[in-house]
Amino acid sequence: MTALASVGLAVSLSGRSVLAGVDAVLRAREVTAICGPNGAGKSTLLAALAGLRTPDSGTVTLNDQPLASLDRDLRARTLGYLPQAGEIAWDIDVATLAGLGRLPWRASPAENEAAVAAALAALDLEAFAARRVSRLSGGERARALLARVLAGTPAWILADEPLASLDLAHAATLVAHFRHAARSDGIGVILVLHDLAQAMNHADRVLVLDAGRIVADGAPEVALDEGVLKRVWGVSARWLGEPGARALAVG
Ligand SMILES: Nc1ncnc2c1ncn2[C@@H]1O[C@H](COP(=O)(O)OP(=O)(O)OP(=O)(O)O)[C@@H](O)[C@H]1O
Repeated sequence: MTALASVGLAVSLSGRSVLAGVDAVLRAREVTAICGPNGAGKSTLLAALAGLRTPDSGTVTLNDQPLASLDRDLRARTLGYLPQAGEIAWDIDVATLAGLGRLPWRASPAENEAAVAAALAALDLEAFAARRVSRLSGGERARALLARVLAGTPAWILADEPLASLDLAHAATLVAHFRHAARSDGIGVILVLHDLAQAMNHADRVLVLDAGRIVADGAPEVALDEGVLKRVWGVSARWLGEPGARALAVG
């Protein structure tokens, strides 16, 4: 089994405990959603799983190997990370931005072009390939940043709120892409999601974080049941509709 795992992961930021003893085994071929209230530690956990946050204690392993012991290029090829705040330092065009995802591969120009083209197609960005990023809308820029991740053809996709600024159609296309990547290509997909209905309908598994700890972990219908919504988010809410097409009625 291909697995990305954290064991006893503890992270403090500016002297405050943000994650405390997080044990989680994330599996390839699944879409795992990480959910929880603001400040619960979701982004910190995702960054730690991507090897970008050094824990105070505990380890993150990829197929039982500590991430810290892996070659940097191998790690960059394997773990594709999309941060929450999509800053782009240079005013480059979309194809060049996506091409940055190819750097760890040191592959031929033809291979790089094919991977970039596939990423742009997956995100409906072909028409924007030559457009500079300063001339994109917020949602187009978010898709361009994700194209950089997909162009790297990672074995794991770790994306922090990838649907946040997308319109309905692009969000649905992207969710379908993630599900296909998991099912057909064996990729491990880990998404931080605030939209609990997206998590409920499209994730195979949901981890709920609250105050730096995992408080629910399982199939969406279990991990996001109404008792958890009440305890963790403090809201009275009901799931409507059928599994796979649930909507949340709050109040
Ligand atoms: N650089 C920092 N220094 C100190 N505390 C920080 C720092 N960055 C984040 N935190 C705190 O760590 C906690 C977890 O932050 P994190 O960004 O992981 O939460 P989150 O669950 O992703 O939140 P959100 O849903 O608001 O994006 C929060 O309480 C936050 O205030």
